[in-house]
Amino acid sequence: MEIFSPARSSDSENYLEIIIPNSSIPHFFPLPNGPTTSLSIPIIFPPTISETQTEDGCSKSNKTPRAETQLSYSVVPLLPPAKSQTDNRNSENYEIIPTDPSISTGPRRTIGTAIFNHLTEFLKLKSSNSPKFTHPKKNSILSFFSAAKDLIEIIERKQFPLQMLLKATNNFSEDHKIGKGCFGSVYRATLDGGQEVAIKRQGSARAFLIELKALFHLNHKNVACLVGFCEDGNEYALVYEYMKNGTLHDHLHELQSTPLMSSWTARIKVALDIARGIEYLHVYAVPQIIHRNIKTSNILLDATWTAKVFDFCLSEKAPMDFKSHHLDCVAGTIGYMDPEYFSLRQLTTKIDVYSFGVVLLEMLSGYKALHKNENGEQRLIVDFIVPFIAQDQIHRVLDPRVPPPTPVERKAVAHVGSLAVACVSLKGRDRPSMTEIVNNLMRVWVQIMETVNQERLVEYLEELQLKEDTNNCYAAALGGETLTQNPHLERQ
Ligand SMILES: Nc1ncnc2c1ncn2[C@@H]1O[C@H](COP(=O)(O)OP(=O)(O)OP(=O)(O)O)[C@@H](O)[C@H]1O
Repeated sequence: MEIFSPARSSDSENYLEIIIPNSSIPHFFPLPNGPTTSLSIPIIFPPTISETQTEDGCSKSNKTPRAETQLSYSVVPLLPPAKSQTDNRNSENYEIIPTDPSISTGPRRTIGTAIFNHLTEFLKLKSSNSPKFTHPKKNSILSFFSAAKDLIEIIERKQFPLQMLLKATNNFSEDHKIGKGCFGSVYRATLDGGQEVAIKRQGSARAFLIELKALFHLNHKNVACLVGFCEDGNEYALVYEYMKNGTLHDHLHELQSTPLMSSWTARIKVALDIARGIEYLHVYAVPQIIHRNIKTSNILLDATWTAKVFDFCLSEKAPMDFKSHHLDCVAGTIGYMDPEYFSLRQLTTKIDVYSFGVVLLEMLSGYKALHKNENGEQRLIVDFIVPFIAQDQIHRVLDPRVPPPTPVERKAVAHVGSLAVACVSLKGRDRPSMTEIVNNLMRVWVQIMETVNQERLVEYLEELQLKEDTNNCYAAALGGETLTQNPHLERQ
């Protein structure tokens, strides 16, 4: 028996065509002419979130399931309506439960189902974006289930028992506590295998699910890595790699002296790391992610001072059609929030570009995004710093804690200043994309490194796996000369 998919029926998405030799058909069936018979059978797929979601993200009844399912499904609100602005999420605010009352739907099933649906959607999107990936439906139903099985195994491997986290944190004791955010506290712990982790104990099931779903498929050196998660009754926790050097906010505003923050070169390298993390979310992640809460306290620094974007509780999947996607409410942090997004409520990647611009201004000037002026009045960094940069006066607002820039750093800092100003343009369309930002910062950084340590420059470019871009980037930075043409940059 051969199985072909998709079928050549009119609704080919939902049917699998099976070609059967007539010799194997029982005699009591009326036999058609020819050596084989073609049968189209409906494929049973679990309903996906997108099928149950309307354009505005609200839950509505399912479109007819793709094919006949053994269970009938209904959509019910997962959580009560949000109270606060930042907590008010209108999307994915539901779970899919079987209407058959004999089937239990505990919280574990809820998370499992939601992740399963999300990952199914991820597979679909990946298939549409990547030429190498063949969608299971286009291949065979078996490969669909084998991919789903792999995903379930990943979910199971990453799911930690509560007992293990309680043991590692001494019952979430104060001694282990290292921080507190809007949705819960963070604890430092060492797991049995010796791995150091930060455990974020989430107070909100919804924030937990949003962050878990966003992080599950992300994998980039400038995005915090999710080690695992725990969901047990009312206990929700996310387990991250522990970042030894804390947050960028601490280094800019809390710590007295820090090696990283006392050099312009180091600051530019951190800026490049952050930009690359956000670019990954916007351009390479599938589905695309809009972080919506980029700020210095959401940037972590690991033991090698590599910066990583974290805290995805406000993140959103980028809509297919930005123009028609209006949010009921906006979320973010004052001082970093894009004013256009605040007024138009449109979800676009330029929201993160604006916030990143504020982070750049903070790194250049050392002022907080929202701070008090000499008269004790609240002032936005954008209102204060941008006019200086616009008038070529950046030297008047550079962070005095950093030694004066060297000649090459001076050019670099001026360039980063102009980039920051472009990022915080009032209109999103006037702001650069994250890829343009990365390319600019890369050029700036290459120019600095070129004067510092050519060996390290080559290593860094290779590390970033930009080999194929390296020549172009280097050529752009040096005005035409490519890496291979430059004998100083040939590897020994
Ligand atoms: N992986 C980690 N490694 C080291 N420290 C961490 C890690 N994750 C979080 N922290 C610490 O815990 C603090 C709280 O983090 P959390 O994400 O809960 O809140 P936040 O981002 O500071 O605030 P908000 O929720 O308002 O955005 C951080 O500021 C940081 O100091």
